[in-house]
Amino acid sequence: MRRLKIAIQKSGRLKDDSLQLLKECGISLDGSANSLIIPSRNFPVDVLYLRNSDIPQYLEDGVADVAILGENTLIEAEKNITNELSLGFSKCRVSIAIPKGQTYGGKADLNGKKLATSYPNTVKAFLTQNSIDAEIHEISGSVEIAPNLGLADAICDIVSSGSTLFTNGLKEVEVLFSSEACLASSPILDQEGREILEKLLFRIRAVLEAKNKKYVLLNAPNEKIDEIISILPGMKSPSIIPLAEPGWSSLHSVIDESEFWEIIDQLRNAGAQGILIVPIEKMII
Ligand SMILES: Nc1ncnc2c1ncn2[C@@H]1O[C@H](COP(=O)(O)OP(=O)(O)OP(=O)(O)O)[C@@H](O)[C@H]1O
Ligand SMILES: O=P(O)(O)OC[C@H]1O[C@H](OP(=O)(O)OP(=O)(O)O)[C@H](O)[C@@H]1O
Ligand SMILES: [Mg+2]
Repeated sequence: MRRLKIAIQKSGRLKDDSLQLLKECGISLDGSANSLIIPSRNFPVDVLYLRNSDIPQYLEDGVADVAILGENTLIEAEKNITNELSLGFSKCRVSIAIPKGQTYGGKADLNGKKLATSYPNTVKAFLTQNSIDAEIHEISGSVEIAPNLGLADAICDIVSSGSTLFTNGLKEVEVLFSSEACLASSPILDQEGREILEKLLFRIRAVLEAKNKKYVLLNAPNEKIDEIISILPGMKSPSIIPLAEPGWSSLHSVIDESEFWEIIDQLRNAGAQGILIVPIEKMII
């Protein structure tokens, strides 16, 4: 029987969230922590532990059928690999930074400069697109230290909180693109593999859909129900259940968590009481 080979990062920033996502999809993995390939016993997938930067090549060759990796790694690889679904974790941006004390008047200021990066293809594409004539100095890590060592005038690397830039006296001047972890598929995935992938995507979507949603339950006097429904933007068609106490009802619905915090005071002013916010584990829409 066909099994789907799914590559995830062996160690690093993506590993824990990737394993957690598979777990939330109900995919159980057994096997020793040192194995490089782990079969699932309840879903037709085998997990391969690989270096993040090696994953695009394995996808292209069909050694892995699908993979969880950063979109930035996919873009840098410049291969015919499909991004099937963004996964919402490992959010960052790929940016150019220069020493804090220098002025920056725009992209043209990068002409004649030396840029240190671990993403040479990404930088080359950016330079060509903007007709900038600059030199690329490829290094595999600790890129932010390069200007201080006199190795480069600017850098291009991943930025998240910005604290690595700050610590190294750099400032972000251009954001090339934003990135997050994604599920990508091999260009030579066969029909049987695609069918398993579709089942996996169905599960992942249900997990992601539930992440920012909450189930809300509240009590209100019957005459306030219309007003409360108009305050809750996501509450299109709530369930309304009469309470034992005459003239009162309980409202149940699903809302975005962010929406809820913005309108909590309005809800209470409108007469909502006993408000409960409950996490949702999976959501099929
Ligand atoms: N500071 C960060 N905040 C959020 N996401 C990040 C951050 N740094 C890296 N990432 C994302 O996580 C991915 C993996 O980064 P990590 O540093 O763990 O591995 P790597 O050095 O790129 O790869 P390898 O597994 O080949 O050693 C990156 O490609 C990027 O998508
Ligand atoms: O904006 P920040 O929140 O500071 O994050 C950005 C830093 O995180 C990543 O490095 P990582 O810690 O993965 O180290 P690495 O260079 O060894 O991969 C990236 O290469 C930056 O250096
Ligand atoms: Mg890193």
